[in-house]
Amino acid sequence: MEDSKKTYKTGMPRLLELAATKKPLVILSVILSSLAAIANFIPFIAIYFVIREILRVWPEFSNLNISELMKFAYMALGGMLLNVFLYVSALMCSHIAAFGTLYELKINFASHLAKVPLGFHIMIGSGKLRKITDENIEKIEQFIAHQLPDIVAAFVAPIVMLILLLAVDWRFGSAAILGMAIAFAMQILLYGKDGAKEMMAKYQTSLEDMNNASVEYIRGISVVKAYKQTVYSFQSLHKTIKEYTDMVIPYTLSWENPMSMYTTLINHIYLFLLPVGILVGMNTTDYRKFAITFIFYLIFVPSIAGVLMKVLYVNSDVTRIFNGVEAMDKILSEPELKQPIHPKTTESFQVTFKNVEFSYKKEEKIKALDGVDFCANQGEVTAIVGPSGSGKSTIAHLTPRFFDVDSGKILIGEVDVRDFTSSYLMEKVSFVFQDVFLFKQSIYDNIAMGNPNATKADIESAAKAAQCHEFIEKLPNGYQTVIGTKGVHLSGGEQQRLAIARAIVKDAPIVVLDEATAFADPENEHLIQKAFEKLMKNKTVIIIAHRLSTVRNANKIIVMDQGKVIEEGTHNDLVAKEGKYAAMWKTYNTTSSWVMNDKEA
Ligand SMILES: Nc1ncnc2c1ncn2[C@@H]1O[C@H](COP(=O)(O)OP(=O)(O)OP(=O)(O)O)[C@@H](O)[C@H]1O
Repeated sequence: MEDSKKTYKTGMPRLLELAATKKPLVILSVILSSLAAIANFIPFIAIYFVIREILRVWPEFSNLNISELMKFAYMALGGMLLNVFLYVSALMCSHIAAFGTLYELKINFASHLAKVPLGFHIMIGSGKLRKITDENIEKIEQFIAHQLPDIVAAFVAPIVMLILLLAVDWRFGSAAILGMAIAFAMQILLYGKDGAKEMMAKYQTSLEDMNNASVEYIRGISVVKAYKQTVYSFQSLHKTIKEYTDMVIPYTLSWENPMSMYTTLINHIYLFLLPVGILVGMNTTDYRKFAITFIFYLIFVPSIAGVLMKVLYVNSDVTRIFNGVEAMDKILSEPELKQPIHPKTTESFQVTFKNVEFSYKKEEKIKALDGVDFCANQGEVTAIVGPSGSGKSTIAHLTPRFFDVDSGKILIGEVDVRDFTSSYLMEKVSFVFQDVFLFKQSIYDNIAMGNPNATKADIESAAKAAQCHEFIEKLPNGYQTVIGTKGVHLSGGEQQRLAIARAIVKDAPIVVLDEATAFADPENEHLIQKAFEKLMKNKTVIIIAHRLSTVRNANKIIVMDQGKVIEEGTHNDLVAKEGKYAAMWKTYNTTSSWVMNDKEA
């Protein structure tokens, strides 16, 4: 049984843990990349030999040993080619490792998402989840494929450089190392400066807010225009852009001076060589040897800039990846739905709420359901009505255990829903919600999803019962038409009827319908009602609807208000009672006759 939240390492240890999923390939890639970093210095060694050869014969250049020079030229070329070959091989290994890790991560993520309570998806929203899966997990792929080999190279290169610098002439080497040490110290100060990490996190958040606002603005543009909300909507987009600008300009400016000092310093490390060069030159007797080493250092030392810049960029890339991993781990540490140790089954299917209390935000203690008691009998339709926010949808969410109750219990037959395995519970409950989700697959597959063992005849008969058969037959490829392909557009009512067909095929003993007819036009509503009749036959049906006409014939009506059941009975009982329901019914009749009169007029 899974209860407490899982915890994960943070920062680099967590990234390395993720990279270790494909350890041998990652290690190979790191080794190859380190060798590539070493090979990168071969041309410099060749240059050293060339300078030595030239100065050896100086000023009699006719004595130059051309074949020796050519050897060094080949050495330089060979070093370059070896560097490219090793680096490309390192990247190949790291990419294969990265894709493998990415695959496993996505599978783990998806399987975890399937195990967390379904309510978690409602709370977090599909947009945010998609962003985390698409963007943050991709960042990890980037890290393993690119940054990891680069990080290693970025640290191996300065080490090789140090050795080379000290090996040729320790005096010039020490001068260059002093420059490098100052640059390194500056880098540590830059990244460690007060609030640098927080600023980076703030920068990411404000960038995300701006992106979300622009996506929302573009997605909602039709509504915005139809309701003449252009200025207002643009204002909220403008606000996030302004917030981003207000944060990013001072942030960038705060980096301006230290960054310029850092880049100036690493591009001018050779300046540290000059005083040492003068001192050494003044005290030398072997000018030829002095010239060879000094010229070599003057050529070699500027390449330090490239190596140190790489270290800096690797640092900032990695900080960005940490944030992505954190967002992913936050979801991975979400507790999975508790599964019973001794699962039970049931033969009877009435649904009973016993003193159920539930709140979405536990810390705020606002109760969505506050001591709810009712029973939805088997073979009957129980309708839940009530004003907006009274807790109707929450009842629909708790029945199939999208969330667990805070106190009280929900029974199916005599068994607490928490004592069923999730798969058993899913088998026994069908739900048709207002926002129907259809997959980009054939109509046939979309209906068959309700029951993988359904035959072609089952699918067709469900489609007929759900009043879908006729419109499906008219589609270009009938049942094999893929939803979402060019020219295939289904109306809201048609989509709802397909969802009902899916539920009919599933043939679960309990059916939860949440406002399924809210968007339907009269003709569609009639068809949907007919579809419902087939779906609801001999089932325990809990129907949540605003339209009182659709619940009038229900066997029992539960009236909700502020998370409590305030009335219960048949339509006639409740009208006679002259309570809240009677008032709602009266209002409903007035508005519908008002609509009729209006139409007649
Ligand atoms: N995802 C959520 N996060 C936080 N609070 C929520 C969430 N969903 C609903 N609530 C709150 O729980 C209470 C009951 O909401 P619920 O959606 O069950 O009411 P409803 O009667 O179905 O309303 P409507 O008819 O408008 O759909 C409300 O106060 C609502 O604000």
